[in-house]
Amino acid sequence: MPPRCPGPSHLPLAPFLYPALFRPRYASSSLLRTALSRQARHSSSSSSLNDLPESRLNPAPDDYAAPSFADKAELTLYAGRGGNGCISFHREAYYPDGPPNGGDGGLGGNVYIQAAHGETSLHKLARRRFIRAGRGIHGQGSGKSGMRGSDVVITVPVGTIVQEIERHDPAAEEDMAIRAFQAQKKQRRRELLAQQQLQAEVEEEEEPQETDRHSRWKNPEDDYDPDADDPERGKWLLYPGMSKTDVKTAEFPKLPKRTRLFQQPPPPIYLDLSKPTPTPILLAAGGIGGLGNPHFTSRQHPKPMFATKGDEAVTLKISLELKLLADVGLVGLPNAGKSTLLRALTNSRTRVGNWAFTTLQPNIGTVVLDKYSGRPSVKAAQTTTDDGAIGGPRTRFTVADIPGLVEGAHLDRGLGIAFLRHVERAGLLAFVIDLSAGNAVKALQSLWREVGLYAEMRQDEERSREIESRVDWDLVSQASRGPINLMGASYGTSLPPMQEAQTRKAAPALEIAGKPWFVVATKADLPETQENFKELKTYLDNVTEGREQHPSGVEGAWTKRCAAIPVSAIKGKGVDRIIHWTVGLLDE
Ligand SMILES: Nc1nc2c(ncn2[C@@H]2O[C@H](COP(=O)(O)OP(=O)(O)OP(=O)(O)O)[C@@H](O)[C@H]2O)c(=O)[nH]1
Ligand SMILES: [Mg+2]
Repeated sequence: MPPRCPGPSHLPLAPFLYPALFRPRYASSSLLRTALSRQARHSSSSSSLNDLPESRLNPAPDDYAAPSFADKAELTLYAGRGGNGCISFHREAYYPDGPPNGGDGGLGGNVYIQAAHGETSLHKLARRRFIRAGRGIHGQGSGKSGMRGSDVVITVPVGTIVQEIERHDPAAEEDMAIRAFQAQKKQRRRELLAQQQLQAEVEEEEEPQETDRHSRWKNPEDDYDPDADDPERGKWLLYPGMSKTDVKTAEFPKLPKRTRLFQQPPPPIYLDLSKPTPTPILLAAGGIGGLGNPHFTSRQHPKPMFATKGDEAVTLKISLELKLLADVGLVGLPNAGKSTLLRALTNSRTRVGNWAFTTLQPNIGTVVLDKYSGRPSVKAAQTTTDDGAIGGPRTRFTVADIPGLVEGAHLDRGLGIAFLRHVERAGLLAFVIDLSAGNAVKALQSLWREVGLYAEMRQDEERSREIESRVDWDLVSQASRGPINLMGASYGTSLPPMQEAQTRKAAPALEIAGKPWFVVATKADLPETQENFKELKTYLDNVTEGREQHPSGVEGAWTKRCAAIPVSAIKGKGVDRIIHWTVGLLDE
């Protein structure tokens, strides 16, 4: 669907922004005013660029909401352990010796993760550091089973990448120990049998001799009870009233095989939550509850004095990294007026100041497209939800304001590289260019150069990560088959991780250069900016028509409708056109 805003060739020079262009007779007086205002600007100690009255769009440097933003967090997740089974017997008047009636232990709580719209930062999680699910309640007498531990759902912003750092799974370790012990036991039994056979053969051959006095001594190994250090014994819970010898000699039935209701995802967990997840994704599964004593009633054990313990639960250390998923990413040099533009577009209260690097952390604002909020009512096309269903018309879009880029930002100069990844995922890019700060075309080209170089660098990084994930570091473990993508598993639509990486490799640096973009030529209220804007507009028309290369120099990059929209963010003028243009591009 074509944007509702006229194309770049039709974008008129706004008369409200360029009075001088439309009324040339005032040119000289406007020049005079510029000189005066510049003088005033340099002489004044105020951070404001102008002599305009203070307002929401021209705030004092200290008028801002303290940003609380974090794009990284490390969390330790504790799933809940299972409750123990109960050992109890029915007691009633005139019925002294009732049957066993201990309840089962409850299942431990799970820890899930869910990506949801509306969340924009990881700062709350970064502060929490530990997340615990509830433990299963122990079983009780009279057949009362314990309650399930409460689950915890971690809600993260869409665009979060989850990576496992470390895990401790006592239940899995115990299972392994039991299996190893049983294999050892089998081997020992086989050896003993072979030894006995050999001894019998030797005794048959040799004549019976008078038994040696020492041979009557007991071999100390005969006393060795192999079952004493059976790890399975640790799984049993005994009646507290039993004596020590009873405990030592207690014989247990075979442990019943139990399958987990919630399977712990195999390591290493790697999730790219680039879509909202309709259902939470399991990260750490709670332990299974123990069984009460009625489960073990048999002919040998009519009154079982034992029950099983609940399973210990998984502890998982994960790292979260957020790549903001705003619809529009504002890219510009420092002090270009990005934050002022965000204030003009949204209700955001980001910091504005007349110096470079006022913004130190990304800010996200939401543009609400309804007529009740004072915003323009833009008739947007029907949106499709993430599962492909047709949703209602677009009611909002988000804008990300990131710290300014300087030359060499991709090499981590300035504040650049840490924030460029937020642009990487924006649906479209808006290049904010200060018309009063030198040649706009050159500024646009240098911004695109930085973004392009960053894209190339990311691509190399991705490739080396993919190669690394092909190496099977742990040849013993079946599970270590490189990062698993649970999103793929739950949706069944995305490709397997390896194939996905290959398709990503097939698309070259177009990942960013292929995005739709436009230029916001800001500070157009300042005089002497008309020529600069005209030059920029001619350049962009040439790019659209193919006479000029895409400013990043990437072949096949998006050049469908390169537009420059003149605005004065500080006066809130021309801002509605950005909203219309953006909605048009987003709905395409
Ligand atoms: N005259 C005029 N001044 C503007 C306009 N937009 C922003 N400014 C001024 O330009 C200065 C810088 O604005 P910011 O919004 O902080 O710029 P920024 O791009 O966010 O800067 P960094 O966060 O440092 O990258 C402030 O003094 C604003 O008042 C505009 O449209 N017209
Ligand atoms: Mg800023």
